[in-house]
Amino acid sequence: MLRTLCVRPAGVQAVLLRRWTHNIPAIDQPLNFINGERVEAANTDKTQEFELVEPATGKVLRKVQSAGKGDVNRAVAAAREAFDVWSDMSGMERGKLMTKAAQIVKENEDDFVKAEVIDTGKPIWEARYDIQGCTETIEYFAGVAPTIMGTHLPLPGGSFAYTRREPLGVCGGIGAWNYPYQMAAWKSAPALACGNTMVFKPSQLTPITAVMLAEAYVQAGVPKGVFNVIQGEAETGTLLNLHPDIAKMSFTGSVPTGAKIMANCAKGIKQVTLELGGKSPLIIFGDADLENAAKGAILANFMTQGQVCSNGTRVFVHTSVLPQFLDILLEKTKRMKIGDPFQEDTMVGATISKAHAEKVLGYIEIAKNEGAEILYGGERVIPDDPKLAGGYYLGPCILVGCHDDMTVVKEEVFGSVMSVLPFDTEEEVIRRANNTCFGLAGGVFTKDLSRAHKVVSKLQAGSIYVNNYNVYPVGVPFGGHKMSGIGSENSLESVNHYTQVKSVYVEANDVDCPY
Ligand SMILES: NC(=O)C1=CN([C@@H]2O[C@H](COP(=O)(O)OP(=O)(O)OC[C@H]3O[C@@H](n4cnc5c(N)ncnc54)[C@H](O)[C@@H]3O)[C@@H](O)[C@H]2O)C=CC1
Repeated sequence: MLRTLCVRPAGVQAVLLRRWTHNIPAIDQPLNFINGERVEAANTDKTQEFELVEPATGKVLRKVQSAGKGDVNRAVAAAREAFDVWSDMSGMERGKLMTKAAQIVKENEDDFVKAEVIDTGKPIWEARYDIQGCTETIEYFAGVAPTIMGTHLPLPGGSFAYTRREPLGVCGGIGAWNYPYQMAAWKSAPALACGNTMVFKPSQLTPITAVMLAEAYVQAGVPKGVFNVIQGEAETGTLLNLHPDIAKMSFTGSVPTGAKIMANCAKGIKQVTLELGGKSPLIIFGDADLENAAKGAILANFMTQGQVCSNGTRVFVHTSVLPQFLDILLEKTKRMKIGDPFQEDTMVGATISKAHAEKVLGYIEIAKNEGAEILYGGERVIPDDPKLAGGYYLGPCILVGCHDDMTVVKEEVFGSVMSVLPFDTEEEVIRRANNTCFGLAGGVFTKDLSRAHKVVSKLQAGSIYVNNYNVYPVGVPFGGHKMSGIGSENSLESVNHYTQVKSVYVEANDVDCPY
């Protein structure tokens, strides 16, 4: 018996016990969540349908009806109506309900984890780590909610001014497919803590856990309509983006889509947070602890099948330690078990889709043609278990003999492909590291901390790791510089992105006016 969340259509919320025939929690129910309940999209246009495919097996799990104009309108209207109630509550009241929602997620953690594995194909221990860490984000913002306040400014003669930090209204959220629960949590938690309501569209490739989170909020007592989920592809996202009652968009995805979202927001002068792609540098100096540096390089390249925006895919290694570093790296990478994401010892699960796997393999082919040498991996692996034969498993790929002009070194691959690039001097490596339009993340491995901080100050990116990589503790802002985005998430900074300031002048004397 697996426990799962389900909001009964009658509006009575309860944790139901249910036996899942295929061990798939909450998948066979409607996947739009509007005004406190799961609903089918009313859009009957068959061209709007998309298939939900399990990456691990390549099996079509079900068809999902995209939200059309009427569905988007209904979701935004529900969020608009809920806004008055939700924004009128104190931060303390909102925070208590959010804490309860986080508790409900924890009580049902197994279901969330399994759903995330089914959706993404990532190893189960990674999915567990994601669910736990991002539920902490909800708890964090639940604690932040009562602290959101304005300021008081004394003025001459007893007059004064004060500021109010007010919510924006209905916020739109759109997510990518690599961290589906994270996107729903990182966007909804600060939005709701600040008193906004939200309509969220997960990626069409990973629709499940955002709906489960929506159920947890309602079950905790968060009013219906505060957090809604709509399903669909670009068309649904555009409808949400252009809706006149949407006050702000928070988007995670590729640079080209981010540019479209921003252009659409400009039409309505809407605020925007953009978490976009990257091509980040990881610099390993000659004095680095090479064991740690190799672990860092793996964390920076091979988690979630390499489909991580902040990945440090350009690994710059000082020429003095290149052979030793590659030996350690190779030995560790060879030990990574590829296969069933539901096995606890699996280190490499399935790539999100056939199309994406082919794109990644295409980049490796181009790299070979441009003169790179494959030190390890870079091919499709078909696991022994016949049920996994339809999944797309790729061996983590280490490329050597790379140079900065190669396509694979310049473009975001978003797959397990690490390019190793030798360097000689600090000045040279900083210049080469910054030679990109992206600026999401970067890393430095060295025992010389004064050098580390000097290099950190010169690197053009939003998140830099010293002697580690790809860790995201809640409270530390995460966001990109340059074309990697605008604004940041997962920290107090988000409060500024989800509120607006109102200044109030209060006169204590007669009006001083010549008229
Ligand atoms: N900076 C960050 O925090 C992160 C950035 N990413 C980036 O996301 C990309 C991979 O994710 P994908 O899902 O392939 O990106 P994508 O840009 O293709 O799609 C992202 C989302 O936007 C929606 N969408 C597509 N076209 C749209 C349009 N015209 N209007 C509105 N919505 C639209 C999609 O349905 C999906 O939900 C990579 O570039 C990666 O670096 C991914 C995760 C985190």
